[in-house]
Amino acid sequence: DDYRWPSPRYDHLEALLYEGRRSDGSSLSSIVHPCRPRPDTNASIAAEWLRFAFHDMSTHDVTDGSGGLDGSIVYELSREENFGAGFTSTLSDFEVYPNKYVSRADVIAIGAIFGVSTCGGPIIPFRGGRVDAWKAGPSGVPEPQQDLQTHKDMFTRQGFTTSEMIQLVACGHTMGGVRSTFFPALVPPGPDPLTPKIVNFDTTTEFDNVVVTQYLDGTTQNPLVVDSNKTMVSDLRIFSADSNDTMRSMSSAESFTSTCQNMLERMINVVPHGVVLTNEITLLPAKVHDVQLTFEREKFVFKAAFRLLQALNTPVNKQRTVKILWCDRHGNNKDCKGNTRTSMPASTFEEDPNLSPVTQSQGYSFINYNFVIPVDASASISKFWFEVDENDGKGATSYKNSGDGYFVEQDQILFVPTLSRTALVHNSTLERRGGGSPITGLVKQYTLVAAVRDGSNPSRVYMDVLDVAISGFPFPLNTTIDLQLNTSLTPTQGYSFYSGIIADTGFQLTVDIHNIAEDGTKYTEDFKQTTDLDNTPYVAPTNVTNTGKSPASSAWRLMDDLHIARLTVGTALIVGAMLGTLL
Ligand code: HEM
Repeated sequence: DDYRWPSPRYDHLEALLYEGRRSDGSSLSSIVHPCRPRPDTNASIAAEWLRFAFHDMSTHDVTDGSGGLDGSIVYELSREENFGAGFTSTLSDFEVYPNKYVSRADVIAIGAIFGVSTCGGPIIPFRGGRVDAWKAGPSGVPEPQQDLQTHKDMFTRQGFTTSEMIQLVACGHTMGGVRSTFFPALVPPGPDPLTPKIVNFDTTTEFDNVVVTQYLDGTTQNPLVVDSNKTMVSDLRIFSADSNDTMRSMSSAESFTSTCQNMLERMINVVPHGVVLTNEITLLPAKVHDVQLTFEREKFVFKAAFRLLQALNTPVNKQRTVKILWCDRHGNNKDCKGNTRTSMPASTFEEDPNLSPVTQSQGYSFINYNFVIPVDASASISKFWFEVDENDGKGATSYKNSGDGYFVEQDQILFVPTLSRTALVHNSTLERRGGGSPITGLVKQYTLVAAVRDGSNPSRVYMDVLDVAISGFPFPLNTTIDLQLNTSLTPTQGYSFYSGIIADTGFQLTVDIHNIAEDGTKYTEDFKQTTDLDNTPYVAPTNVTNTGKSPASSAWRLMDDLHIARLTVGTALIVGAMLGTLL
């Protein structure tokens, strides 16, 4: 087991998959989950998302390694092979989610996973690390009027055999249907031209084997099978390409589910050659997130959230106590030479069970313990860990990051969201990166503040600024801005304040803030979100107590020593049961 905090890419991919949202709260999963039609068009959102992933992938060429799930589809929507209102809606569903650690193509893959699982399909294992294209790629998505040989050749080019082609099409065409808008020959428009008619591939809206059984027993109304225009019946040609052998082999509910889980996993993992995907992103049973040492209302505070799993439909143990423990970074008590400091949560938050279809179908929800602790800036903090006691007589469990604890990397440069702010400003001089006319009208201007610890005497304080979530994805905002000493903010508790200004038209500006100290050491605050800033909800810090106890001498059973650090999709229930015994 190789997970250790902080693993920022893993942490943010894990959050989007299992919490369904960005770390600032915007929810991707709630658009599609629970399995539902789009309010204005009545189309299946899950089906639109699954089809979007297929079309992005299906330009892949196994021989030269080009194309695949790389997000290039957003530049290819004007092509006939990608026509459809479903695609423009999907594009705007996904627009705000990509960032430094979660690519647009990863969002597309997670969208397919959400769509399948929320409508009753299998959980498709997810790996991240897809790399985005910033321009259109070659065309080559199959269209219904093409003949069988053309389709076989296209799937061969993508890396799939004829039998796998049949499986993929059946797994895709179990949700959603054909619209009158772009296929009026297949689905005649209704009386109201503004409301497209949709004829579904089968009689259920769920992800199930009915598309196969209705095809085999001859009751199917799938337009791509039964249409009188024989040019357009591509599903009929494909499904019967091997005398129905493949269709028969996936007609039971179990075989349909396992075949589709396997084939759709392969589909979302088709990426351009050279792209290396991460290990599978599995659910972390105990997760630390939103860690920030900062100033709030002139107090030096350490904020951290600790997330535990909660089995669905079970109440959280009211007797449970959760504590954070930490060591000083500087001074006599450095590294807990004397006291270990400890504090209780400032707030507790139980998540909605509908948070993510993937987590919900694994039988879990989350509970978060949010800590806000006042820290003496001269002592600061070097590492922290947590202790959970169910108060059931079995003793407490400590969570120490598979080792000595969660280390606070540095305290030489700190983001100070609550002193930072945004304003809408008129700006006619902001050039479009990549050319084009200047952006006119209102843009969001961010004034971002960092605290620099006295003594590091920085030769340079600067931030790498990134926003890849820009409407239509014309270009990423990716630049570097120097921060200057801000004399209007009074130095306090051994820190001085620096600030820098950046204008942005995108949806998710994040910054990496650096302090290059006099001695050349580079200190970094990685991936800071800019959504709340001076509107960050204020939570008062809790009290600190000191315990003389040294962590090593306690009788705690170390969770990590038992090697139960992660749940995998397949073993979730078994490990869940083990956790149950343990806690
Ligand atoms: C030869 C291969 C394929 C052809 C010719 C084809 C063709 C089509 C057509 C014509 C539609 C109707 C679109 C609309 O009216 O909006 C459609 C919908 C759909 N396709 Fe395919 N398809 C193929 C393969 C696949 C594959 C492999 C998948 C996924 C694994 C897939 C997933 C979907 C889904 C989910 C829909 C419903 C979309 C919605 O309801 O908005 N298709 N397909």
